[in-house]
Amino acid sequence: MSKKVVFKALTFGTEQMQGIEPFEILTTEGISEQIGIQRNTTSQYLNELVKESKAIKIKSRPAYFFERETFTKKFFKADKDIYDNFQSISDELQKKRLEETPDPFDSFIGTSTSLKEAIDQIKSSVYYPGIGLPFMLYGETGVGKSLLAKMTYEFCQQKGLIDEKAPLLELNCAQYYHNQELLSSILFGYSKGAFTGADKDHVGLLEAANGGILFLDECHRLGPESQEKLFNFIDKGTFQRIGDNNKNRSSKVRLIFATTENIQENFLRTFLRRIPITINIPNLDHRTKQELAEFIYTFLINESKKLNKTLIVTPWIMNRFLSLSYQDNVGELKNMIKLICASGYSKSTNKNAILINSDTLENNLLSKFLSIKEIDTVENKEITITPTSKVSDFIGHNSSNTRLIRSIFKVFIRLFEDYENGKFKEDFLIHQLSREANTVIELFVTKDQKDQNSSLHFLTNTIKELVNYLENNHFVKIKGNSIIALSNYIYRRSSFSIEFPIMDKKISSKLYQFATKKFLIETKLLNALLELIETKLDVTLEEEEKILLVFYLKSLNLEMKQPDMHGVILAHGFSTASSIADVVNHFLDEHVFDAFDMPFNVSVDKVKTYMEKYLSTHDCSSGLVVLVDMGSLMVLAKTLVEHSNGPVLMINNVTTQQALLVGEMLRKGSDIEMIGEKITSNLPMSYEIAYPVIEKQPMIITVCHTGLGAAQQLKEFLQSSLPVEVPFQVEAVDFNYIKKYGKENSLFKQYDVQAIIGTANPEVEGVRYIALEELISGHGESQINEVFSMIEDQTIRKEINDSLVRNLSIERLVSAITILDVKRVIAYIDNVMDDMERRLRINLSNSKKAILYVHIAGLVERSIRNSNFLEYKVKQSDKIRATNIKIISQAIEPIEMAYNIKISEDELNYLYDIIFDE
Ligand SMILES: Nc1ncnc2c1ncn2[C@@H]1O[C@H](COP(=O)(O)OP(=O)(O)OP(=O)(O)O)[C@@H](O)[C@H]1O
Repeated sequence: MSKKVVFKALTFGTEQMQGIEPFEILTTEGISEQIGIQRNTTSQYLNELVKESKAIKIKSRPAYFFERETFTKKFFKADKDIYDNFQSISDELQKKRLEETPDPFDSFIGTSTSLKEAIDQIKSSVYYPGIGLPFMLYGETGVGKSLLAKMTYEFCQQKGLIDEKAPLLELNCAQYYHNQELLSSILFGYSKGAFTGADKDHVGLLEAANGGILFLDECHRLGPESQEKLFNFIDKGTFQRIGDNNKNRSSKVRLIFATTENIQENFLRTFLRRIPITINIPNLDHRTKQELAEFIYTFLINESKKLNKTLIVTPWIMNRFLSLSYQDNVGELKNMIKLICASGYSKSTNKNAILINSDTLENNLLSKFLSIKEIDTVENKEITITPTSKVSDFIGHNSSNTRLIRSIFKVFIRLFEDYENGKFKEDFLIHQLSREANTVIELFVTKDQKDQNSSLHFLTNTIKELVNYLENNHFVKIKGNSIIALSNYIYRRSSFSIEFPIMDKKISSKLYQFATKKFLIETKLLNALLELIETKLDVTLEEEEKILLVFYLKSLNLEMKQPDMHGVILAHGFSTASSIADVVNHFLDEHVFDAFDMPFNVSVDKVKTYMEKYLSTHDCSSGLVVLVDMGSLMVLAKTLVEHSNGPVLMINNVTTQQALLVGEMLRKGSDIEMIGEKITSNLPMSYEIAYPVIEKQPMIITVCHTGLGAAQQLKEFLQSSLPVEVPFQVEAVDFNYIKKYGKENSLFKQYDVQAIIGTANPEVEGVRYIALEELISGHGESQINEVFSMIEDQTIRKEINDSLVRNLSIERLVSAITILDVKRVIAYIDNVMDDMERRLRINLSNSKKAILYVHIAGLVERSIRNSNFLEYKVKQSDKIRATNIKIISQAIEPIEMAYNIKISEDELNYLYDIIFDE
């Protein structure tokens, strides 16, 4: 009874609370006094209520108690029953509020679909320590660049990255294009008397936006001088007003740039280098129909709200909205809807509703609507939009799957056609298509996640099993989420009310060929998966869907392992082949051999068909070894290799002993040519080896006298230094092996080996050897030019050379530098060297660059630690030396600023001697 009284008093007290703060009547003392029950008993009941989760306790002195339900209604749902103090419960409230506050980007259409990557890039830029990284938004007019800048500002405010009251200033550089001086003075400010009419000091936008964000729209209109001033500002954080060159001013402003023009062609290289992130915003035609519909409904609902009227939109209009091509993108669509609604409003006779039909359109719009060639009939009923409507009321999820899938193919066609017409490069096409495919396939999961019924469950499990099997055969790893996405797609595809083909057959087969040629692994994987799905689940996919799925697999950036060589045993008889394979696999404790048991009367053609099927679903690019029981099957080597992109070795007279030896060699990763050679030298059998006739790709072999592990590291290092477009393969080979067998190694048969790079020379006749250290020494550049002579573009060869030197220096620095972030300091040194090369009019050799990386990084670290200052006296000084030292000192200034250090005269002299010593 008394406990109930305590509870009542607690409830009453909690109702009176004004905020989450100490409130005397909610202490044991306070309650005990109110209800006239002893303090001890009150305390016991209160603590019991806490244990039953009916009350919350703050363990301060005195302790405070709140009745949970009332507290939840008034404030929030607390996670715990007991808190150490008021601060900790307030912190929890704060955290929850923040979690509940919608992300400003949520209202930006496309945030979770076509612009997901863009928004992620923006978020990581603004979180970069200090004032974030400046970024460039690139996209056609009306795609949403200004809106994104505004949302970035709101996001920064919400996350506390800038102050609530921080400014957001915008400058459209195009407005002042013809008057660069004026543009510069608006940006940087000017001092009194700087030019005629400058009658007082004027603060520029850079200064005025201090603590906030400055958005420079159409920034390709910034002249070279302003670009130079801006990049100096980005480097140093300081600038000068016009007419006031003596005073450095600083401003902590975050910069966002936007342009509609080709980035590479319209900016100084040095300027671009300061803007590390470029974010591409696709135009409306390259987004999905789903997104277009979202825009249309959002804008219609907005107009309905503004006019406070219901809108009735006829299907004739809606289908045309969905089929129009919008040159000025989202901006054009938004304005068009605004205009149509305004016109409907003025023509409307109905008090409450506005009819939007063909009569609503003004002449110019009507003729535009009438001239649309291809109309997507998506809607067939009138659509009623009220001020309280939500987009989700219209973009229903069931039929939306159909729309979604239809629209994705249209985007695919459009992008592919644009690519074929030379509007952009292959990389861009692949990037966009994989991103679209990823978004669409993954949407099948996020939607309707609740209706996880048993057949979907079964399908997911089956696909998981299939993928497991494939992972082992294809040496890739597919993440669980992606398996769920694939299962959802295959499960839901039956509900599409789509008549395939959607694409023009010519385009779809072109695109299919493009995809299968580009993504060998993904295609093989998909084919294998589909074959298993077809037999197990009786589902057959259309060619267009295969395109979608190949791009989806591409978007997963599958982790590839170099496939091992495959082994197959082919033997006549009920179980001859499988028994041998079982024994060997069991003995080696690994699945090394697949087996085909063949009837005695099987024809060679039939065996050929079996094996071709095997090759189409297994990645045999590293090689296939087939052990057969009859010499007559040896002819197959030549025909099978036509279906393989790796060599095929056939050995006859299969026995268990022979299979065991081959199995061991396969497991060790021996060379295919050596397997044939070794096995036939000891046992009475012969072999046949065939290599695929493909254009031999150039290759570099890496070796290290310390072993294969180090050669592998060197391989990875070289690979990371080669630009993606360079078609060179790199392969690590055991030093002793290559020394012994030289050109016998099968790599020489499959590839055009251009050089061996390593730490010791294996002396392979006729193949160039380059010592690793030589690469960065005096002759490095000419060596690189020779090895990569087949690459005509001199700039690519220079790029390879630079990144090799750079990466080698990073490797060395990693162990030498202890307190600096190596990549960051290297980036600074890159800029310094660039600057010095430009201003001193010199070309630094590889060895000089390597020394400078190491020396400057060490110098920075020493200066930060305040240790080991260099004492260096110059033998003689002259005017030229003094001028050059000044340039070096200016070039290195950004590093001084970044690390807050001062580089001494002695150090500068030392640098000078490194640079200019012969
Ligand atoms: N993803 C989006 N979600 C909602 N509204 C959008 C979106 N993208 C653009 N808009 C709207 O479309 C209109 C045009 O966008 P915005 O002005 O940001 O484009 P822009 O790329 O800056 O164009 P310009 O290069 O011409 O300055 C604006 O009214 C904006 O609110």
